[in-house]
Amino acid sequence: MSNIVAIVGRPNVGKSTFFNRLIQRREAIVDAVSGVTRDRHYGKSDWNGKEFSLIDTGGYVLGSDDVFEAEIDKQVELAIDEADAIIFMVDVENGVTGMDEDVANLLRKVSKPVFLVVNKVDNAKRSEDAVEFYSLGLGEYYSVASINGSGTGELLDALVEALPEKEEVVEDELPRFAVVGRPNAGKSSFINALIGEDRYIVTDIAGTTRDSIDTKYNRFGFEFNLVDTAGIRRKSKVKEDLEFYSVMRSVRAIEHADVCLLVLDATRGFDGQVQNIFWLAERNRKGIVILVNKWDLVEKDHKSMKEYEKAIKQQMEPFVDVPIIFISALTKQRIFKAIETAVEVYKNRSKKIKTSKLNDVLLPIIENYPPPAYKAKFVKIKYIMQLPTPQPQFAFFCNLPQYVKDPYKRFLENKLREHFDFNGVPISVYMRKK
Ligand SMILES: Nc1nc2c(ncn2[C@@H]2O[C@H](COP(=O)(O)OP(=O)(O)OP(=O)(O)O)[C@@H](O)[C@H]2O)c(=O)[nH]1
Ligand SMILES: Nc1nc2c(ncn2[C@@H]2O[C@H](COP(=O)(O)OP(=O)(O)OP(=O)(O)O)[C@@H](O)[C@H]2O)c(=O)[nH]1
Repeated sequence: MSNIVAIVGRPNVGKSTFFNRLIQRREAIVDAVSGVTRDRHYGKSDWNGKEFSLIDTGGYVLGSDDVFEAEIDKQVELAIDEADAIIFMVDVENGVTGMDEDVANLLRKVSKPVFLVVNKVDNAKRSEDAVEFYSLGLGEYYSVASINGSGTGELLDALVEALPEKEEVVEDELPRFAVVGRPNAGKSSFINALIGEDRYIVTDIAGTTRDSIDTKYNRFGFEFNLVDTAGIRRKSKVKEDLEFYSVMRSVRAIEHADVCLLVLDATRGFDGQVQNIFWLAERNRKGIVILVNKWDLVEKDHKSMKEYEKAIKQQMEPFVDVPIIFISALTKQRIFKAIETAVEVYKNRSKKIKTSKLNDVLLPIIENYPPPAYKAKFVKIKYIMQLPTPQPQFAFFCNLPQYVKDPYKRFLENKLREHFDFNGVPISVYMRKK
């Protein structure tokens, strides 16, 4: 489980430029298989061997041209509550603005590490201008130019140094299931239905789930830990259905889980916010089960389920090999099935396939349908191995790994899925030099 670093600041100071610089290299690797980049405001980065999650809060402010101060204040307050460290970005081109001062006022009281970062310091003159940011009362600042990366090394040294050590949580061997989804999707109702006691307060007001992480359950003959979307000390001020908020709380739970039970409200569908959480889980290489909740509210005939499923899968491309279960937390319909499926996905995710078996199955397929020649060179895949990682990763050893492009990797992934059950599990395919 890694630390969460939030970038806050008013629009146009260069938050996304900075964000992209930090996650670029890594994302390129992570997304090599799926070939897609999704949520551009959440990513992982590492520095000096320390990994952290980076969130560009600006990306979650709507209509960022004329952002309302109140909106930014809310983002900052949430960042203060949820992040482990905060990067407060300002812009030397514009100098200190009123909005900067407001944000600084909020941040001065914070006990978590706060880094004041003056961006767009591209030349010596600007370097001198930057001193005016001392007036924000946040002490020392870091001068950077996100556009070319200058100054970021020094900042990152200090940042990772200040991040709290996350001791790896004691892993009993039990599967960890996280129940995630938008506010009001029915997460608490689902958990209540599951455990059959009112440990959780369920109300109509969004965001009322109480704190709880890793609670052990033994239900339906399975033992598992439920990871709830914890860290929620919701302030009464922040009542709105903020996407940033649900992303924040999802990040924690997802990183802490093996399998994510993504609960969505059938009457609202697989909308943008649900998709962001979905890709969050996929990018973290977690197992996923989609629970279409409140199915009792949907008028249906014999094809409804199939049609609904098809509509969701269109949004999940190319990662469509994911179970979708239609449930009602209210009537308890199929809630057992939901847990049973999560257990299956957990097993799929921890599955190890013997090298001999992999090669017996895949080499003949590759023989029949080899990677396309590239620059008149032929790629020869010699053998395949599953790597000893917690989630499925496969190395294909060959003479010219750099010549194998994404479409062919996707083909290999599909063949893996066809022959070995990886339902609900993101898998990684790497080409390696033999
Ligand atoms: N000169 C200079 N310009 C920069 C630098 N970093 C970013 N910019 C420019 O500043 C502008 C705003 O950058 P963004 O990264 O979009 O800013 P943002 O804070 O993410 O803005 P929102 O998405 O509106 O919140 C762009 O035109 C960038 O090219 C820098 O180091 N130097
Ligand atoms: N009809 C129907 N209503 C449901 C179902 N599941 C939940 N609800 C209702 O939906 C509302 C929200 O449910 P919660 O369980 O509080 O949702 P949540 O996802 O935990 O919400 P947050 O705490 O905001 O994250 C409540 O009024 C529930 O009674 C269902 O299966 N059918």
